[in-house]
Amino acid sequence: MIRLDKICVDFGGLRAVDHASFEIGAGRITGLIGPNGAGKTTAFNVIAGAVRPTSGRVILDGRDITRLKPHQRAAAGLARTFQIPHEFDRLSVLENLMAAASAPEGENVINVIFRRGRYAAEEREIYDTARDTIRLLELEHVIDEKAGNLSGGQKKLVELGRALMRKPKVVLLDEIGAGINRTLLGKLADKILMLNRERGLTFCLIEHDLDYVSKLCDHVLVMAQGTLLTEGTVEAVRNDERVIEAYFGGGKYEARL
Ligand SMILES: Nc1ncnc2c1ncn2[C@@H]1O[C@H](COP(=O)(O)OP(=O)(O)OP(=O)(O)O)[C@@H](O)[C@H]1O
Repeated sequence: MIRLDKICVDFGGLRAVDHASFEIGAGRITGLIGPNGAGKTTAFNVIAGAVRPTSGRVILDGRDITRLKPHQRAAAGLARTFQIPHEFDRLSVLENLMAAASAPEGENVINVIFRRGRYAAEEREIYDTARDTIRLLELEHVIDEKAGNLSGGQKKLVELGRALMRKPKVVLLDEIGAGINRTLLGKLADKILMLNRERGLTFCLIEHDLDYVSKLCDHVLVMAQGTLLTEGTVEAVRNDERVIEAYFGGGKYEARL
C-alpha cells in the first residue's frame, strides 16, 4: 500500500533518515518503533508530505507520490492525526470535525462561489458524517463541548475523528496514546481495531509502549539510526538481539523491552 524506497532526509549536516526502505501493508495495523532520534517522526513526515526527502521515493498503491503536496496526498486517501490547532480550541467537537472535512487546502475562492448551489447538500453530508464519526468514537456526550475543555484522551479521540472525516484509506498515528489514561487508551485501541476490521482501514502508528503495540499491531517495523533495522511480529522483534542493542543506553526503553 505505502512503500518507502531508499528514503534519505538531511537536516543541514544531520542525516535523520538514511536509505530507509519499508512497506506499510494494506489492511494491516503496522507499528513503527525504535529508540529516540531513530527517524520515525521524520519518516512519517515524509509519507504525509510535510518533509521533502533529500532522495528516494514514496509510493502509494503503486503511484509515486513523492512530489505531491500534503493536501493532494490527503485527497489520495492518506490521513495523519495532528494536535487540534490552537485556534480550534474554541470550536465545539462537532465544529472541529466539520471543519476538518470542508474547504480543502488549495481550493480557489471562485470555485467555492460557483459551487454554492451544491453547498447546502455538501454541508448536510459533512454534518451527517461528523455525527456518525462522533457516535462511532462515543463522543456524543461532549459533542457541543469546546475542544479546549476536553481531557487529553478525549482530544486524542477528536484528533482521530478529524482524520477520519476525509474518509481516508490509511491513517498515520504519531504517539496517539501518549499521556492519556488507561480507560481512554483501551477505548482508543478498540476503535482502531474496529476501524481496521470492519472498515478495512490501514493504520501505521508510532508508539513507545510495546505492550500497547502488541495489542494493536500484527506487524512491527523497527527503525534505528535513520534506517530499518528489522521487522516482524512484536514478539520476534522484542527478542531480537539487534533491537535490544539498538535500545541499549536509552535506559527509558530498555525496561519496557
Ligand atoms: N526539523 C528538524 N531539524 C533538524 N533536525 C531534526 C529535525 N527534525 C528531526 N531532527 C533530527 O532528526 C533525528 C530524527 O528525529 P525524529 O524526530 O524523526 O526521530 P524519532 O525516531 O521520531 O524520535 P522520538 O522517538 O524521540 O520522537 C533526530 O536527531 C532529530 O534531532
